[in-house]
Amino acid sequence: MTKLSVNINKIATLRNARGGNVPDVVKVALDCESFGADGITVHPRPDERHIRRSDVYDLRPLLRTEFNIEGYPAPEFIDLVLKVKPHQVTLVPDDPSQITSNSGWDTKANLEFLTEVLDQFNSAGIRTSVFVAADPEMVEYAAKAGADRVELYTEPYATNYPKNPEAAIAPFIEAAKTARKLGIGLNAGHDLSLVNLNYFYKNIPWVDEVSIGHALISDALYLGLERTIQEYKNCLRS
Ligand SMILES: CC(=O)[C@@H](O)[C@H](O)COP(=O)(O)O
Ligand SMILES: NCC(=O)COP(=O)(O)O
Repeated sequence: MTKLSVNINKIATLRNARGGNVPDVVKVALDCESFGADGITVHPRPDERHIRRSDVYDLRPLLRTEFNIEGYPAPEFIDLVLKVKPHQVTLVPDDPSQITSNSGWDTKANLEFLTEVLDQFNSAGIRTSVFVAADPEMVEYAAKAGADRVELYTEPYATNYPKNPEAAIAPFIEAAKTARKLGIGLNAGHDLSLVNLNYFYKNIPWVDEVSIGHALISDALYLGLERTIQEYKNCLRS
């Protein structure tokens, strides 16, 4: 079964716009779980523009599903993850000034750095995932560095899907096959939506987890959170 992890960054963006606690990030996370989410993803950025470090601590003891923390492994991030001990940490090569994640790791060039960082998380019993482009070589070097999983950066798939679905999915199938051959797990995320998710799933049904935030929270404005989560879950069935 492919798991749906709901990324709640955008709930925190809305909350932070007024400085109070509306909407309540923890309550929304718990409601997502009640509505069928298999996990919750957060991406605490250094400027705390959406998820704050305090949100990560607040969420940990209350979540009943899988908690996935994404981010660039700066010392403060490593410290936070080792203290909170989520089920999974996803390493993303983000510069603090980026609006959003826009590339995967060059796992070959960063092999030594990633190996050291992953070793700390692996030793703490936290499942590790490395954010990579749909490139078999990047998947291979993520496995060499000691990652339990890779997360394929799906923005190029989402952008190209409306023009030519077959061409858009082709490199993702190759990268996903490489992960399967190497015996590591497979996640995917970024710009997945109700438009493109089912086609992704049908072509790569062995994907372990998709993490989805921006489109899902936007759809919830029209459909409501419960129905939206159900519709995304329906996309993960053949
Ligand atoms: C790692 C990734 O793909 C991102 O989608 C991310 O978690 C979203 O971050 P923002 O919500 O800050 O755009
Ligand atoms: N890892 C991707 C993620 O958590 C959500 O990305 P998006 O759906 O907000 O683009």
